[in-house]
Amino acid sequence: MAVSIAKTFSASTKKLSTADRGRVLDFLTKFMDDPSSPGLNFETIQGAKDGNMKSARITQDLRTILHQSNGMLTLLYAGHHEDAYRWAERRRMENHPVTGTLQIVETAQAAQYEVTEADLTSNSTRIFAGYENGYLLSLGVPTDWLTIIRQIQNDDQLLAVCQKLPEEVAERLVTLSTGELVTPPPPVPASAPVEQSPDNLRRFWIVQDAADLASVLDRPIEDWVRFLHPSQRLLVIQEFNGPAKVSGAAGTGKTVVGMHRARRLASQGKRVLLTSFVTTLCRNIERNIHILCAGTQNAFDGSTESRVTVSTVHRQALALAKATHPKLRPLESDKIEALVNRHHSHGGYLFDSGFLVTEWNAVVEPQGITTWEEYRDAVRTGRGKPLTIKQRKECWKVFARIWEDLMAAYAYPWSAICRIAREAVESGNVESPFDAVIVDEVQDLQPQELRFLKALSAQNPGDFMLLGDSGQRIYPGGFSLKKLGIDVRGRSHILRINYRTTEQIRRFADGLLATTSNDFDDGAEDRRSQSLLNGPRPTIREFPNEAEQAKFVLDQVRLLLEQGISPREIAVFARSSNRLKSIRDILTDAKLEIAPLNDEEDLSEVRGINLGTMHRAKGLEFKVVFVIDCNQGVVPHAFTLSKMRDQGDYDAAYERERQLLYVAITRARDEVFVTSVGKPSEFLTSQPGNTRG
Ligand SMILES: Nc1ncnc2c1ncn2[C@@H]1O[C@H](COP(=O)(O)OP(=O)(O)OP(=O)(O)O)[C@@H](O)[C@H]1O
Repeated sequence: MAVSIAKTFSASTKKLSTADRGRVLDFLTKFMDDPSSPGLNFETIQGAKDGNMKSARITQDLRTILHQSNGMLTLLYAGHHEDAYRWAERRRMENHPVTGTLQIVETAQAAQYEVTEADLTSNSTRIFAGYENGYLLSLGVPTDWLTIIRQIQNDDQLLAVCQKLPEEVAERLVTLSTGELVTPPPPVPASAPVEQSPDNLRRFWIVQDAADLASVLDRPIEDWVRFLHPSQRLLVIQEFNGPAKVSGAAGTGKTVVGMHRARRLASQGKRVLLTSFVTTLCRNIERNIHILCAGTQNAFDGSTESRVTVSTVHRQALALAKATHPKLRPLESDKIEALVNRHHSHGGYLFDSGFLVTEWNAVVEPQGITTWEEYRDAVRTGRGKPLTIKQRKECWKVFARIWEDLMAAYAYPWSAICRIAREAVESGNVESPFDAVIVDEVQDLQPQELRFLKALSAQNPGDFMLLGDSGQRIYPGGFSLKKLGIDVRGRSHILRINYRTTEQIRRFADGLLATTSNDFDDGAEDRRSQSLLNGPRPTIREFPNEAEQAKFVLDQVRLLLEQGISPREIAVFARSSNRLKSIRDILTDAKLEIAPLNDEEDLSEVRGINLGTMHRAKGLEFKVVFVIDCNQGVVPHAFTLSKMRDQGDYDAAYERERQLLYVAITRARDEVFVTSVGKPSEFLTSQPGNTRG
């Protein structure tokens, strides 16, 4: 008999204690040995609406709920006796009469309270009143939910009802509610194998054999490992005939797509580089790749995992550049200011040294410019003040001397290292160690870094994938893929479902940004997304002084710990590390363990409450996040902005500050607290995006 595990089962086991989870897993092992063993004792559930719903006894108190039909056994739920029976009584598993997909449906009656009597009699507009029942059914709405859905009047009701509906139906209704027309999915015959429908594959995981199940027993099943949204799955399996781009707001599963695609390509025997700018993110990805690839083999020589290299762009570039320039070493980033000051007297007298430092950092360094001709012709997009040729010549007098110093010391900026590495690969002096390159957080890369990565994947342009969100750009720079010769036309995809944060946090965070963002090609794209997760609204608090803010954080942390939330699931972020001092002190005095976020730390080893700057937040996630000191003068950071010498630089830096706050807030899965001492940040008081998103 075929066996499948439903996503609801994996969710239910996460709520059990470790000991009970162990008992469930023991049961599963026996079950897998012989699913039809009479010793397992399946019982019909009295009062269940679905006659095929059965329970199996694990211990005196623990039960598993299964569904048995058409030669298939599906594990649906595991829990304590009462919970398990109540869960089963309210649900049925059936093929939808129109779409044919296999749905686990909560009976509409059980959730009727979501739309109250007062709502039913109110005169305000009902979101789905204008749609025919036939159309709603073709979207997969379960028949007994039609009446309730037609009554929904606002987003909060919709979100509450969506918690009860099959995911694909919830997503279609939410999209429909924004005014977009949703095309019904092609129906699948009820007799078709379960895996034939993409909607089934996000709910059910077909266990192939005992070994397959053993891999689940060894470690907890993370949903992202097994259940992909169809749009994610497509990006994982699709064969592209050139570079592909995947964008999407925070938490829409871009990194998950990158990891699954890396595994797939590696299992075909390809050598894959999965890369990003940020060291902490690479460490996280490396750990997750280990989980994802466990036990899987590639087509050639053993483990899939061994074919995936997770590493920062700079690390790879340095290794390859050293092959042709063995003495080369990276230049410390703070050295340029001193070099500009040293050579300022030789030219550039038309400008102050601050302007020249910014010109180097925004134009010369990112574009990898090393000659006068390149600087003369350089595009200076985003710089406010246009320069004449004469003015450029003056600047170049300083830059040329800086280059002489750097070359003499073999100290190269990262852009130059990337350029040398690329030239080594392009000239054939060094062979690319990779067949496929997948780039996460692409928004923070510079042109030379991207050109290097493109060269690495030049043999297989279809295996070059870029994932990112320009709304999360927090480092200076910017690029146009087209101008770098990376043509993603016809291969650009936007992910829309947020899997990380609750809808309440998503709305609040998206309110900080505009609803469109740069598409990495000098155009704009719609970055709206939607979460189907429900939770408390973000807490925004203003305090008269730091001590009261710190006391508030301590009180909240204590409450969270009492609720059983692990300290490592909590993070406190501030604009700069000195702003964290009061929190560090108060938590330490209260004998709570803290863990500073830094590049060296392996987050899986962390036991304490995470403390870090907003920049460190990038790519991470926590159950609860505090963003403190979100005051005027701090966010946006007045000191950083004061260093900007022209309007273009100032505007870009201002937007990065806004995006930094967005990044910090969107690290929260369930709850976020944003606090300020004195007047709150202007980003909190004036939100350009609409809250609906
Ligand atoms: N198909 C899925 N099913 C369940 N969970 C998912 C799925 N896809 C992603 N997630 C979860 O959603 C969260 C966000 O995913 P991910 O980190 O890939 O998003 P992202 O778009 O890269 O986010 P960011 O841009 O903020 O870094 C993670 O906890 C991930 O495990």
